Amino acid sequence: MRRCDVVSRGGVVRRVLAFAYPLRWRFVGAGLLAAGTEAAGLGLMAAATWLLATAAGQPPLIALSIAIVLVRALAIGRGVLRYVERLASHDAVLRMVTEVRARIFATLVDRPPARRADALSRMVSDVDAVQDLVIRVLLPMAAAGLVADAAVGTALLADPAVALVLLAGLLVTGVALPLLAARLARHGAARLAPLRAAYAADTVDLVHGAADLAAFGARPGYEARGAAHAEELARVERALARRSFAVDAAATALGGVTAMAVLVTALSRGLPGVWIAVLAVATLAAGELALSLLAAARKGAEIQGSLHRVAELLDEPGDPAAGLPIPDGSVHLRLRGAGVRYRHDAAPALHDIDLDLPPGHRVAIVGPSGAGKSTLLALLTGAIPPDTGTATAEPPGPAGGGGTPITAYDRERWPVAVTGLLADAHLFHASVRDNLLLARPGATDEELLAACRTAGLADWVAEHGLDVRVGEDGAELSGGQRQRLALARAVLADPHVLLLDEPTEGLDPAQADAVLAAVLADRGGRSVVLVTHRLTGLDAFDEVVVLDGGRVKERGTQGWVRAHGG
Ligand SMILES: Nc1ncnc2c1ncn2[C@@H]1O[C@H](COP(=O)(O)OP(=O)(O)OP(=O)(O)O)[C@@H](O)[C@H]1O
Repeated sequence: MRRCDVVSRGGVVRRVLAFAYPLRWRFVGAGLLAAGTEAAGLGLMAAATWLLATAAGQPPLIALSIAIVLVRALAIGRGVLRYVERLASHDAVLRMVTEVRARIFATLVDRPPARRADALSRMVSDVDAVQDLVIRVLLPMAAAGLVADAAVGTALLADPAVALVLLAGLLVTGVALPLLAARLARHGAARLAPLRAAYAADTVDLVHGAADLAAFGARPGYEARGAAHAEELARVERALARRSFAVDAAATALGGVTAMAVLVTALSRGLPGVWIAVLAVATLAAGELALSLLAAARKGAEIQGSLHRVAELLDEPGDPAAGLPIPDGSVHLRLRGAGVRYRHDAAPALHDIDLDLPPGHRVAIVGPSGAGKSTLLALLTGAIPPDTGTATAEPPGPAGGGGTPITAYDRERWPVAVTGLLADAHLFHASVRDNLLLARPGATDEELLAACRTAGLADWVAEHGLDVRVGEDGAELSGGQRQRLALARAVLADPHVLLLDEPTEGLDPAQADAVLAAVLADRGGRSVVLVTHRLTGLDAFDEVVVLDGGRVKERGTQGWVRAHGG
């Protein structure tokens, strides 16, 4: 299991780093600059120590002058190198992340809307992990590795035994402790994630539900729950911070122990005094460098989850083609044994649904809340492909072969064939005109007003005009006006098959009957699929399908409606 984890972690990093390949020379340059910066720091310590140790012995002036110039050059050079390295590495990584974002965005656009929201909301923060992977994990590791190699190599020139001691110390502080830090960070992230999620949910409920909590006097209880979660979160964070400070302290102490061991070994090997001092101080500096690996290891563990999600999105197949052209005039829709399951651990939202919708057919879908009515419409819009069975569309005529899946058609143009007023229709923070033109960009004012008339919004528009703004999601309209405007937009779209999900919700029964009658009259002989809770006004429908628990419980014709009190 653990082995699998490691393999898949490596796979994830490789998948993400595929985007770095075209920029590899920029990354190599940034890595060398980072290593140069660290090497300059180490060299500065070594040169300054040499200077201090030899100055008292009055060495030749030329040697002192060279050492002084070297110290100055390394001190200034380290700052300049750091600056250029930051520019180079950020430039390369931002180019890479731009490519990753573009690819993920394209994947999300191709996803069915119902399965897109969660991925979209995480896209921004998760993709930042790609940036961290390069800047805060891989580059520091590469730089530390190069400099540690150089330090051990230099020590080897002085004495193999000293080099061995230095290598052993660096392996503990630069490899073993970072692995331990990463393990603790992974464990910490697993403990913190659910606590943070609970705390975030509390905060969202308190902010978005403030009015309802106040109305029902439930605010103190919610605040107490939020405070309890915050306290638990802080307690766990404190415990984890204590452990990570202990690892930092151990790394610092081990850096000192390594320097001491180098000193003792160098003394016992009879190296010249100056070199002993230089090696000991350089070992201390190398130990500090190893500390940066602890931070890199922790960051690497922290971003694992995000990288997995990014890699998952990158692995989704892209849209291979634009899709088939939409049939002219009308379409014949068919569901055969169609089933939808949103989550593998939940019951299917729809199960084994058959529906035949030849041109001109009118079907009403009724059923209790959660029966699967909106999901059925989502199959017809192509927003969701069926998990079992088929959802097909063809030009009118006998069914040919297995039929063409709805999702095979040009998605951008599919609303010409099938669209309508869907659940939770959004109104844009724009004018009535702009909201309507979304459905048919070239529509004239007469056509806009006709659609408003059909939806029962004509009087309001006559009073306020088409250019009045509706506010965020129609906040400046009443519930009924919002519903009518969304309905007018659906009517204006005038697709081959009009879908109406609870189109008269929020209207009183008399108004609801009148609006539905007007919409059906406007449709003439073209298809309508209506989702409704009410059995009244269904005389004009060819078929009524009763859904319950995702299955067809009953189905009938107009006579069925009358027999059931419609
Ligand atoms: N995006 C989703 N993710 C997970 N489950 C979902 C999602 N959308 C719907 N469901 C589940 O699928 C089932 C059918 O939902 P659907 O919205 O189709 O019912 P409905 O009949 O339209 O209900 P209502 O009349 O309340 O709008 C429900 O159990 C619901 O919880």
